[in-house]
Amino acid sequence: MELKNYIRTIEDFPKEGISYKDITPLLLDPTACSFAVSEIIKGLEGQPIDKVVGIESRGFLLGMLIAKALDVGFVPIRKPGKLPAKTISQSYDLEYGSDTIEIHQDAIQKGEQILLHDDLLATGGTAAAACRLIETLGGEIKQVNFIIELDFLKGRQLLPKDKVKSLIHF
Ligand SMILES: O=P(O)(O)OC[C@H]1O[C@H](OP(=O)(O)OP(=O)(O)O)[C@H](O)[C@@H]1O
Ligand SMILES: Nc1ncnc2[nH]cnc12
Repeated sequence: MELKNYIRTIEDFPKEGISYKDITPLLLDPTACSFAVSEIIKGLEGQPIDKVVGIESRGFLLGMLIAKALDVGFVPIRKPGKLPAKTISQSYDLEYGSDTIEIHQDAIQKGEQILLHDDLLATGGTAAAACRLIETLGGEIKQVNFIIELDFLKGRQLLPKDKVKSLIHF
């Protein structure tokens, strides 16, 4: 199955010069979603993954399906002020703008093996900030995976070496 066929490019969204990769055609197709999840978890069989962490908001979509497929819990990383219990925060730069993300302090225990998921890797700022949150809580990053990677932005340089996996490259 060619997953690239399920990604739509919208030019100049959300602002001029950004070539936006839209995953909604993928989400419309349950077979393609199942295929994407099976490709992401391929090679992880038998490896100790304790939790999947997904980044708001598009990282929640396949993130929860990946957690279900691995039969482990899912932890949301959210934008500021959305998580109700005690949180830790990390600020970062985006391809367009800047933002802060948060995680519940009690969501990850020391030594837990974590699979981090987001829909797209651009500059890497978001995923790198998420890795810092996970590591601050004592989690160990086992893999950082994405549906899409924008190779020309070299975001993987900010992420743990040899732990990045992306299904589609632009
Ligand atoms: O690699 P980076 O340059 O940090 O950019 C990638 C991030 O940008 C997008 O999220 P966005 O902030 O647009 O939020 P959304 O998922 O709620 O649409 C995308 O889903 C990633 O989380
Ligand atoms: N080009 C892009 N398309 C979709 N989401 C993004 N997040 C950051 N850059 C993006």
